[in-house]
Amino acid sequence: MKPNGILLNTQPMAETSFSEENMDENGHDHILTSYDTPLRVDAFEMDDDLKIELIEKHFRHIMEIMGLDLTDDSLKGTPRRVAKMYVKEIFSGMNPENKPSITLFDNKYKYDQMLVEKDITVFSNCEHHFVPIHGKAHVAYISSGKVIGLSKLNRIVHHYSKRPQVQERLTVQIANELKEVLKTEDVAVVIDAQHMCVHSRGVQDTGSSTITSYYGGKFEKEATRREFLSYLGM
Ligand SMILES: Nc1nc2c(ncn2[C@@H]2O[C@H](COP(=O)(O)OP(=O)(O)OP(=O)(O)O)[C@@H](O)[C@H]2O)c(=O)[nH]1
Ligand SMILES: [Zn+2]
Repeated sequence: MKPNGILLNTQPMAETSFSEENMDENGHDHILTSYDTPLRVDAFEMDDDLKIELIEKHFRHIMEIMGLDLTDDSLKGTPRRVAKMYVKEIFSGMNPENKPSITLFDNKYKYDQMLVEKDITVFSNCEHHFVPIHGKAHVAYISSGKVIGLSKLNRIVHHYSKRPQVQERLTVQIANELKEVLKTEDVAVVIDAQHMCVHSRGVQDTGSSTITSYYGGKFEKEATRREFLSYLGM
């Protein structure tokens, strides 16, 4: 059923298995884990077209409040453009259906060293200000029997980046996904990124960047960690 108006007024799905412990003070269901983005379950009821319709409406309102002339031919399409960009592009990782399908192969070649995929481009958005985070992610794992198609490492990074994020959570989400898919604790993730909320507003420090890391299993050992970081020139 189409929610009437604003997302906050929708009800949680009837068939949801989430317990009352996961409800906030307004009775809204959340998926709460120690590392996951707290996503509202009731938003999964809406298809992309409805989300675009509602966001377009509300973004038009924001532009009107700002005093922008929505009859101008350059501005009149902006609410819909922004809505489509949110749902289909920069926040498409909110939709679990967009999670990449992963191709695994048997490690027939008995490759038992680390594999590093470095310099994966990160485009995300800060959940505090909704402005871009831009940087690089470097991921590594040691096979426990399966190897993953290389591009899927990039796709996992891209998927979790396409949410309103904080860098710490993004780092842990990528690591947890790798651990789950590859059935190993032996994963490492480093992200080095620039936050536009720090660069272009607020403190306006364009020289700083943020580094976060995750080291699991064998990467907790100093020598393994050092080897990984040496490939990154760190
Ligand atoms: N830990 C963490 N903080 C972040 C991230 N992205 C943005 N922030 C910070 O989130 C904080 C939000 O703080 P507030 O004081 O509520 O926001 P604000 O008044 O706009 O703060 P200023 O940015 O200092 O002007 C800021 O310090 C941001 O720099 C992130 O990925 N991780
Ligand atoms: Zn921010």
